[in-house]
Amino acid sequence: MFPKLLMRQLRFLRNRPLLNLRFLSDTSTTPSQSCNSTITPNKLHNHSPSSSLNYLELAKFSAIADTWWDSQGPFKPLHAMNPTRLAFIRSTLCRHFRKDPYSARPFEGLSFVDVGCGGGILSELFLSSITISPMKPLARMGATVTGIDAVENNVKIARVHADLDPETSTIEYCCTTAEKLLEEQRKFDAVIALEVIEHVADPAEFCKSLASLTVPNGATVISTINRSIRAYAAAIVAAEYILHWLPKGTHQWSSFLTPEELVLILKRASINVKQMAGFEYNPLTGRWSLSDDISVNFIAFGTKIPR
Ligand SMILES: C[S@@+](CC[C@H](N)C(=O)[O-])C[C@H]1O[C@@H](n2cnc3c(N)ncnc32)[C@H](O)[C@@H]1O
Ligand SMILES: [Mg+2]
Repeated sequence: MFPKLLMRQLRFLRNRPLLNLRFLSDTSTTPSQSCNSTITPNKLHNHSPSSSLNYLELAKFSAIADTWWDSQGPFKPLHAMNPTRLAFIRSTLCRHFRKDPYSARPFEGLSFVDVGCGGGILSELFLSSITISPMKPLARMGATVTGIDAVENNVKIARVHADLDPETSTIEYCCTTAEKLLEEQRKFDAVIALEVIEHVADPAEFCKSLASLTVPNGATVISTINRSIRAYAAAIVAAEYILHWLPKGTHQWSSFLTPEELVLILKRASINVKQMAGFEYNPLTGRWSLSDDISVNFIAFGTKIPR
């Protein structure tokens, strides 16, 4: 199985430039997608010029959209990572925006956009209750949250789920892209794109869009998977082919970025990466925790350089 799998990945690698930093031009001319307009599956096959859209990747997410809130389904790893990635976001953003991390609503007055929000499993956490300790009262984080995703089915699922609770029903969900939001001249205090960059057509262009959506001195948070041998073994061979956590073919090793590459393309997009952390899985507890080891899954926090 492994040699066949390796050959498939290598074939893909041969056909795709690892990271084309020279392709920075955005030829997007299509009208902007408002919250009411959608990028439908049919349109997924018409290559409307929008730099971040990788239509094959979007089709994969569209096919499993109704499983977003099944914590044992294909998005199990994201559900399991949620508390840990939220802890990183909460601590870095509280420090950056000088907010009290112990306050009930630390992000009151701030606007967040969750780019590639999927079914909203992270967006909802910015608004819904967070357990500070298992026995303690729960607090809303207070940010104004916009969740965007290029797959209409994801946004529909996110909307329906958020409407189940008045606390989360205030989230603005739109089927759109970062580039389209830019055309509407939207800006946010914090721009968050978790586990999305490895699924976009042009990572450097995507980072430019994220940076442009961020207010000067605002924050950008990105998580992804390192293009390392360890990541190949853990995130593809183990997660897809042995443990069946993710559908086979979810990830292409060649689409991963190393932390150095991510820092570089963010820097070119005017985002200074200030902090990075790795995610470590404990097979005994089934839990994820933050770690210094960024060789597989990692998350980066940066700030927009004011011009
Ligand atoms: C692995 S999921 C991550 C979902 C969510 N960020 C999370 O971590 O829970 C990647 C999501 O990005 C979306 N996506 C991929 N390319 C996109 C793009 N160019 N613009 C907006 N969304 C995109 C996919 O539809 C999918 O929902
Ligand atoms: Mg991914």
